[in-house]
Amino acid sequence: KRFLPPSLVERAAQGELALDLRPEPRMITVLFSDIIGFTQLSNTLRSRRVAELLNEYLTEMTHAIFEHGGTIDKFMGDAILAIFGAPEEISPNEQVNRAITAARQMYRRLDDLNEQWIAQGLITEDNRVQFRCGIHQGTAVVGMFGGSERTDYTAIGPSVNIAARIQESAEPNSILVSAAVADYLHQDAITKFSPLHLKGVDETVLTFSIHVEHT
Ligand SMILES: C[C@]12CC[C@@H]3c4cc(O)c(O)cc4CC[C@H]3[C@@H]1CC[C@@H]2O
Ligand SMILES: [Ca+2]
Ligand SMILES: [Mg+2]
Ligand SMILES: [Mg+2]
Repeated sequence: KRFLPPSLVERAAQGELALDLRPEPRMITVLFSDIIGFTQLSNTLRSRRVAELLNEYLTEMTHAIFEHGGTIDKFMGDAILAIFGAPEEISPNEQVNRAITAARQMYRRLDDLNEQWIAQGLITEDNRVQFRCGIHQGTAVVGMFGGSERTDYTAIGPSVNIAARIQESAEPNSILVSAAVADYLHQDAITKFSPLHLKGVDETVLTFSIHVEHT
């Protein structure tokens, strides 16, 4: 169960809680992050070095998500789909707090990676790897899907697409959230962003940008 935070796996092993991974409708908070320009960066490096860079990045991002109790559904190249609120039951408010804190931590860790990669001469100061993150809260069917030969823990539903599409609309190095998420945040932590007409989403989505401290 490598998609679960080790802390949760430990608690289940201790019998502290039972993990029910059967698919069921859940209220979850979906975090979708992606790198801008990873493909361009890949074209400047030998393929082995690209793999090393991607692994360094995904390792750091995994730490940040697991530290805050997130479940990692999948990596899609440099894109990451994480879920807060399943399989562990977490209140919607706490899901948002954990997702935002994880996103901030991901951003800080990428800052450190950029410094490291600049020092190694892999990238220059003016072509740092940039981050975008979309966060949405909504219902989805979450659990183990597949059959006896192969299963995958994932979330099925429009909420996943909405989070990914919000990410696509985010400014570089920013965290963009839907109104459903912003409702749990202090007004001074967010700035209204433009209403979005997202591909595959009928209604207009109101979005808010999270203030991120820049280095
Ligand atoms: C989550 C998703 C796969 C990643 C797709 C994506 C990837 C990416 O790198 C982006 O920048 C944007 C998107 C938007 C649609 C996403 C798809 C909707 C259902 C499917 O499971
Ligand atoms: Ca998965
Ligand atoms: Mg993308
Ligand atoms: Mg990408």
